[in-house]
Amino acid sequence: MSETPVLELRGLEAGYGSVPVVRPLDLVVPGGTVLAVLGPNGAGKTTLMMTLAGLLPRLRGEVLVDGKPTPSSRPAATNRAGLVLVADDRALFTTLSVRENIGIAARSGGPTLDEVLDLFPALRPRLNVAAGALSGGEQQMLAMARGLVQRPRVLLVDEMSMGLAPVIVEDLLPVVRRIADETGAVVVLVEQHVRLALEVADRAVVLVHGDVVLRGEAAELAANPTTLEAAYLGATA
Ligand SMILES: Nc1ncnc2c1ncn2[C@@H]1O[C@H](COP(=O)(O)OP(=O)(O)OP(=O)(O)O)[C@@H](O)[C@H]1O
Repeated sequence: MSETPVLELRGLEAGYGSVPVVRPLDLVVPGGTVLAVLGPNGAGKTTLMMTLAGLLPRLRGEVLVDGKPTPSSRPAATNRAGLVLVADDRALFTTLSVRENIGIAARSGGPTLDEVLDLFPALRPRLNVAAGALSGGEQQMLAMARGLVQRPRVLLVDEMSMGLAPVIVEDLLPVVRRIADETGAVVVLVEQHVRLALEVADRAVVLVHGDVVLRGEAAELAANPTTLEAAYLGATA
């Protein structure tokens, strides 16, 4: 008997009002997987993440976590069901300290502050600094730390590299890998740095105009840049 997937999408359609932006999407993702969601601007990646987080209503379809259906457009209940969003704007309490930002999000049974700081050691000497005074890279670490203490089964990381130098992204992405490996959660990673994302991901889907035009093993996609490029340009696989 196969193991229950941690994340399953069945015919998920996402969009605004009655206008579909992401067309029916089916995915079965086992625990410990980093899934990269790639695609050009306007492909629907953020719309998909917001819908998975319950911040946008689903137009159609189901999202299951550990085999259990999750609610549509109820962000708090969706979060409790294990779908935790690290938004691209990082959504930090800028006047509160690093410690307070993490403390507010912490959930019983989740990792301790110390355990989270092991993943983001650069935050240790910054615990009493206001989030608004951190560098962009530190703010992203804090956003992810805050996601982690919510005990995600599925961590949705939307464009963590937004506004960051590639060298910082190179430091952060291996942490995403460790999160999946060490917690057994699924990490869904929306990322513009395609090559870097494929280095840490197990699998990837390429969305163009709301359709999956390519999906497969990350290593295979990385080894076939021409196919990947053609997919970005809208060629259907
Ligand atoms: N609030 C909204 N109302 C209506 N349409 C929207 C809204 N927000 C986004 N869209 C449309 O949905 C489509 C997908 O946008 P989305 O932001 O999900 O793409 P994306 O792949 O995340 O792109 P980017 O990399 O630019 O963020 C675009 O055509 C966009 O114009």
